[in-house]
Amino acid sequence: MEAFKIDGSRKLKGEIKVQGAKNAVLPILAASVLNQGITKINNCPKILDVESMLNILIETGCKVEWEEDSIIINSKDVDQSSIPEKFVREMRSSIILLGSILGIQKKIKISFPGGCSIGTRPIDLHLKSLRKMNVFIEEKNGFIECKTNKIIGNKIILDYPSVGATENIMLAAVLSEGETSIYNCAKEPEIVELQNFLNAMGAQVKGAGNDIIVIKGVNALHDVEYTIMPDRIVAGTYLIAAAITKGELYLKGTINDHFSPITAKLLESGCHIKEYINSIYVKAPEQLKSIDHIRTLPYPGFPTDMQSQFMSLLTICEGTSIITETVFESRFKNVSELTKMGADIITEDRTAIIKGVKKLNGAQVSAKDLRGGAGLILAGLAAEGITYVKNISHVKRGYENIINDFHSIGAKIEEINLKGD
Ligand SMILES: CC(=O)N[C@H]1[C@@H](OP(=O)(O)OP(=O)(O)OC[C@H]2O[C@@H](n3ccc(=O)[nH]c3=O)[C@H](O)[C@@H]2O)O[C@H](CO)[C@@H](O)[C@@H]1O
Ligand SMILES: C=C(OP(=O)(O)O)C(=O)O
Repeated sequence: MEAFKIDGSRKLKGEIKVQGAKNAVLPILAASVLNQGITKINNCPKILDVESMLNILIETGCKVEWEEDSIIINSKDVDQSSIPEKFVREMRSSIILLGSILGIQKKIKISFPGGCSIGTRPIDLHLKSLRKMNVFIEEKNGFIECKTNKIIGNKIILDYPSVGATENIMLAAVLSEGETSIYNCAKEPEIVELQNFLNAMGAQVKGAGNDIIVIKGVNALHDVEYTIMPDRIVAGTYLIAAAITKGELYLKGTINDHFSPITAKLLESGCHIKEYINSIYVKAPEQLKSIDHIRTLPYPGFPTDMQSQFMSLLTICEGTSIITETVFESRFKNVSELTKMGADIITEDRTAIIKGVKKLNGAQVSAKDLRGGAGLILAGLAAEGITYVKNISHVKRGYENIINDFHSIGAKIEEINLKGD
């Protein structure tokens, strides 16, 4: 089994450039079918989820080509509307194809993405919204079949500001008849990025980043070239790598406003932070302080995708910290693993109480999901002795170069084949 071996307890120091954002590029790749032409996407991270999305695009009839860190997609010949189940199982966010494939093919057959380790992740809000846009949907035998003679714009009020539902509605509305307004939409930077991308190929979308998004349907879109923004969650993960090892790090190519809840919590823990335009510097104190309460929320609240990484950090902060996970109901899977490393954590429903310990010890632990895996790597970097993190394919879904990046700032980390598992 592939695993990361980490020889921990080394102060990390240096600089890293942040990769392109996974959660921005995935909906943009899905959207690339809408122009039925050429899309060039720059700063595209080479991660497993991108690979899976490209495999799906190829199945639908796209031609796809890498040119260094750019990806060129030719969607002139897209003619398939049935998405193979194995790809949908590989990557939950393949559900974002609902809106874009419907937009050009007027139909799609796709399997339910299935529950995953962070929660059940239903898609009721996606389906309810598309039904309001004149899409007929049948759910049978684990598959969703959608059909429409034309997508018609409507007023949609989301019960919860779901990122994926907001994206699917935007994608379905771009080539629709009339106007769609999404109330209580998600406000994440990735939604703004999707709006910018769609407008760059001729769409008429406004309001992203605020409470209401309005999309005016257009007849056709054109070729486009677009550069993906930096990944705010990778940036946050790397800042914690510096903090947890009592090191210092200069991160380049960041948009600091995108992760201000993260810097706010690092400041609370006693880190010294200096923000520049498109870069940020963090230096950790010798003893980190506990953080009163982290409560995950939709943007601009504290991101759930940073919860596991902070949990690792809090295990060695002096005092007691509390985390409440409000977004996903099952995102505390790291607790048992961190406990193996000497952490003192108890959970009650959606709240974790973390009592800081003097140090973590290396152990054999297992990643249960993407950010959980990142959290365990961080714990391994801080721990005394050797940590083996198993199931690292989760981590490769979202981190392009985590081994080389941590290596370059002084970590002793390598990928190995762990025998006996
Ligand atoms: C590829 C991508 O961008 N993934 C991100 C996206 O996931 P994703 O788009 O799946 O997250 P959502 O915002 O949709 O989900 C948030 C909450 O709403 C619930 N829900 C969602 C849709 C629905 O129809 N019904 C429903 O009940 C979910 O179960 C969850 O509890 O936003 C999450 C929340 O910031 C992030 O953690 C993920 O990294
Ligand atoms: C939960 C995540 O991603 P996904 O929605 O692709 O599972 C994540 O990026 O942390």
